[in-house]
Amino acid sequence: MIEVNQLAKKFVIENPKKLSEQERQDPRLKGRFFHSVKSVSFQCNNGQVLGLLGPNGAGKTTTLRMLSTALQPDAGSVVINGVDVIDKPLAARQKLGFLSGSTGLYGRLTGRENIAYFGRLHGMAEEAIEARIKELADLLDLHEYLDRRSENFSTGMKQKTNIARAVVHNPEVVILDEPTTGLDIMAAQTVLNFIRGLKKQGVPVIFSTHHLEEVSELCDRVTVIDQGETRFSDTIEAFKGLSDTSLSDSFLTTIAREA
Ligand SMILES: Nc1ncnc2c1ncn2[C@@H]1O[C@H](COP(=O)(O)OP(=O)(O)OP(=O)(O)O)[C@@H](O)[C@H]1O
Repeated sequence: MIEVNQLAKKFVIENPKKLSEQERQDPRLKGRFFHSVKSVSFQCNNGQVLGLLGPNGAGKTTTLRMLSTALQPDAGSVVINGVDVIDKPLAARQKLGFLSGSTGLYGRLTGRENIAYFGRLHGMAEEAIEARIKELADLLDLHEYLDRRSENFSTGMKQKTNIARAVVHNPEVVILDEPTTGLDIMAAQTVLNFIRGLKKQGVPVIFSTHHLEEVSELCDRVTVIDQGETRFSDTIEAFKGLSDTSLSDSFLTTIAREA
């Protein structure tokens, strides 16, 4: 289970000239600071999948980076199965698997070597790594490319290998930043099926996406953030109930709300 309470993060603007027109008009810009995340809260229990939605620039990636310990929040708390991520980042890192939008593979290494490297960083024994790679290759359909250098992988192969790398240590919670962005339909289905498998095992999964059909198919809970604030956080049924017409309409209803 993961509990996220009133997270906040601001960044110092080093070069105000580089801000886009939209960011200049954004009410989150205050003096030298841009308050990317002002107050984000949600909870995801074991066996649940939570979809994190929000317009571009809403603060989804910043939020997920705080959950994963990559960024230190200014305020708020993240607790994974009783472990406070901010107080105990090393213990928390063992418990979570994080796919970031920007992680790259080591191009000179094969898919297998990339995954194994992360298994070793997590202190796994070689036999356990080997067995886990076999299991992940079955689940993510990696076998054909596993022993090729990753520099020539397609976008889908890179992403699936990155996911394998993120979960090699059997984490208690899985966090995926836009896992299906840029993937073809087959690769996206493989990733969505993989998330379904985690749910069956009782592992909570949080993933950000702009694809509402994925949310409808997979998610038990939905959190919408806009301008760095939670605008909606409830069950998929409650989210669907916001509109008689479509999920897009439900989404638009939540972001039209005052924070
Ligand atoms: N290091 C940083 N310094 C300054 N501003 C930042 C920094 N990181 C993020 N921001 C700003 O914070 C806001 C939220 O960014 P974030 O990447 O979290 O949004 P997002 O919801 O993931 O967007 P998208 O859907 O486009 O990926 C954006 O306006 C972004 O420019």
